[in-house]
Formats: sequence, structure tokens, C-alpha cells
Amino acid sequence: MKLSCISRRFLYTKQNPLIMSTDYLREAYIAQLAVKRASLLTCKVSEEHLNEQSIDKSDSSPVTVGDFGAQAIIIKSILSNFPNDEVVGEEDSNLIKEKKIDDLIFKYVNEIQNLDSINNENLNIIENSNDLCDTIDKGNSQGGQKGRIWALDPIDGTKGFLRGDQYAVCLALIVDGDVKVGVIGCPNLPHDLRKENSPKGGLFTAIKGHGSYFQDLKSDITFPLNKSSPINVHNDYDLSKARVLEGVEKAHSSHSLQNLIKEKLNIKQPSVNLDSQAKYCALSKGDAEIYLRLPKDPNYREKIWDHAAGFLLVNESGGKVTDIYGNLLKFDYGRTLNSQGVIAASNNVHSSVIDAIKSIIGENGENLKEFC
Ligand SMILES: Nc1ncnc2c1ncn2[C@@H]1O[C@H](COP(=O)(O)O)[C@@H](O)[C@H]1OP(=O)(O)O
Repeated sequence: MKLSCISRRFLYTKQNPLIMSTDYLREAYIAQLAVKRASLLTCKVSEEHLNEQSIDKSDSSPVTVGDFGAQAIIIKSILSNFPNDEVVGEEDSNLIKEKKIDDLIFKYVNEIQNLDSINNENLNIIENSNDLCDTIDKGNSQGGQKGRIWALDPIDGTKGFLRGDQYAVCLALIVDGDVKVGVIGCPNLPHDLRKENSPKGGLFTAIKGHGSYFQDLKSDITFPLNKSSPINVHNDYDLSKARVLEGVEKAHSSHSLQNLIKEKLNIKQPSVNLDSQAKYCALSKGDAEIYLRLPKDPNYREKIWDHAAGFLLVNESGGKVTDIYGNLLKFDYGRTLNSQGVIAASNNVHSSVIDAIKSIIGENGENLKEFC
């Protein structure tokens, strides 16, 4: 379906009994196609065990053929549809050139972009390895308060990807500092985390003011969202029975502070450890109730690509996402957030979690460094 003629009408989605204004619907559709295509590339890289090989970036964090290929695919798709937009992407092409892996990455990208299982009509293609590097480097926006800026993490949770665990392909559109669209592909996430042998692979989509949706990553992407089902955070539960989502990597969140908070809230359930923004996805569909991310390094500032899509997803599912002091996350500061940590939960318990944190670290974080 050609989309250019569908702007600003009202549409009725068959499966979801919802009248949707089409503001940002086209952006969401293109983002879904791009994230799905990039997710397929990451799956291919995994199948061929290339995810087990990584290169260290200057900050010692790992990057793979999957990260670079996924960034190229998504930026090409976005900028061919919205040429005046900017992209804040996690990767650049310096290491590709240094390690001479452009042809290898292009081979994977080319294989995926020629699959006809995706709606190719609306996406452009990477022509060759020079185009690949140029496209990746278009993710160099500095972010900020004005304009249409996409925040892209081609593989969030690269360490999970290396282990064959959870990772997420994350894309969000921020307009004048406000997150309008969030799309997350989670190839390894069970449809229901609480059930054994649940099928895996989810595509999560949120549009500001229009809710959030889940669909099987393998299913077709149709316009507008009519293969997706609305999702909601779990709201009606006893706090002591809450399931808490935490990262896997101990360096990314203070596990000692996490334990004290759970003790304070009398939470007895074992935590659920997941890499990446898959945590926001699980929270959004009610598979767990609280997400804790406590600063481990007081100087670390979270990156916008690590949170923008998940932030909108949880908000549109009826939850709340703030820093450790209860302030809403803001995405207009540049490539990073200007705040510490992340606390996400359903609206009814969020303030109890923040109170518990403040009772431990002090109203203004006077005792925080004890836990870093
Ligand atoms: N000291 C840190 N504190 C919090 N997050 C971090 C830290 N160092 C790296 N990260 C980010 O954690 C993300 C993974 O989160 P999780 O542990 O929830 O899976 C990575 O994308 C990485 O961001 P990046 O590599 O973008 O700088």
C-alpha cells in the first residue's frame, strides 16, 4: 500500500477496536518494517554463529557484524522515507574500515534486503560496501531539543547477543524532545515469560497517545498495525508478589541496591534477569511488574538509544518510567540523558518504589555512592 496519500486521516483498525488518528502511523509502519528487517539480519548472524565473534570498541564494549548491519539497514530505511530527519545511532564505521569487514557486513545486509518476506516496496536498499559505511555514519546526530530525531540502537544488549540470550533492535522517533514512536524487535524473547516453551520473537510498537502493541516477529507487518494486539502493564497485584526485572550485567546496575529495595518492598519473588530493552517489553505486556536500573558508576549517563523506545512503550501501556528520584526521563538533552538510573513500573506502585529507593539512598542521593 502506498502510504504517502494516507496522512492525517482517521483509520479504523480491524483487530483493535480503536479509532486512530494517523499522526505518526506512517513513521511507526516504516519503523516496524525496518526493525523487522534488521532483526532478521541479527538472527542470520546468530544462526551462522557470527554473533560469537565481536570487536572491542574504544570504551571496551563489544560490537558485531550484526550491530553494524542492523544500523545500516535501519538508517537506509528511515532516511529514504523521511530524508530530512536525523538519526542518533550507536555505531559508526571507523572500526569497519580499520578491520576491513565492510564486504562481510554487506554480504549479510544484501542477503536480507533481497528477501521477499518483507514489504520491500517501502524500504530502500544499501547498494554496496561504500554505501554501507556512509549510511552507518548518518547516525551521527547530536540529538537535542528541536527537530525530528530517530534514536537507534541496532543491537541493544550486545553482550546478551554474544551469549545467545536476550537482545533488542530498538528504534524511536523523538520530535522536539518528545518520544512519538517506539519500535522494538526482540528475536529471542518468549511471547509469555511466565510460561515454559512459549514461542519466541516479538515486535513491540508504541505510538504516543495511541497505545502500545505486540505482534509475533515472524508475522507480516501490515498497515496500520492490524496484525498487532494492544498490550498493558499488569496493574492489579499485590506488591510483595511483584516480579522485578533486572539486567544481567552487574556493571550496568547496582545489584546490592536492587536487593535492598526488594527487601524494603517485601518482594519475595525471584527477579527476572534480561539483557537490553527486552525488560521494557516484558513490563509492557504484564509479564513482570517492576524494572530497576540503579547507577553503578555515578558519572555514567544513560544513552537515549538505550531507553527512548522502551520509555514510550511502558508509558503507552499504562506504566511510568523515571530516574531514581522519580523524575520523568527527558530525551532533549543530546545523545545521553541528563539523569541517573531508570525505574519503571505500573502507575499504582511506581511511587512506592521511588519512596523505598529514597529511604535507602537519601532524598537527594546522599548515600548513593555506597552502592556504586
Ligand atoms: N556503567 C553503565 N551503567 C549503565 N548502563 C551501561 C553502563 N555501561 C554500559 N551500559 C549500557 O547498558 C546497555 C545494556 O543494558 P542492560 O544491562 O540492561 O542489558 C548497553 O547498551 C550499554 O550501553 P551502550 O553500549 O549503549 O553505551
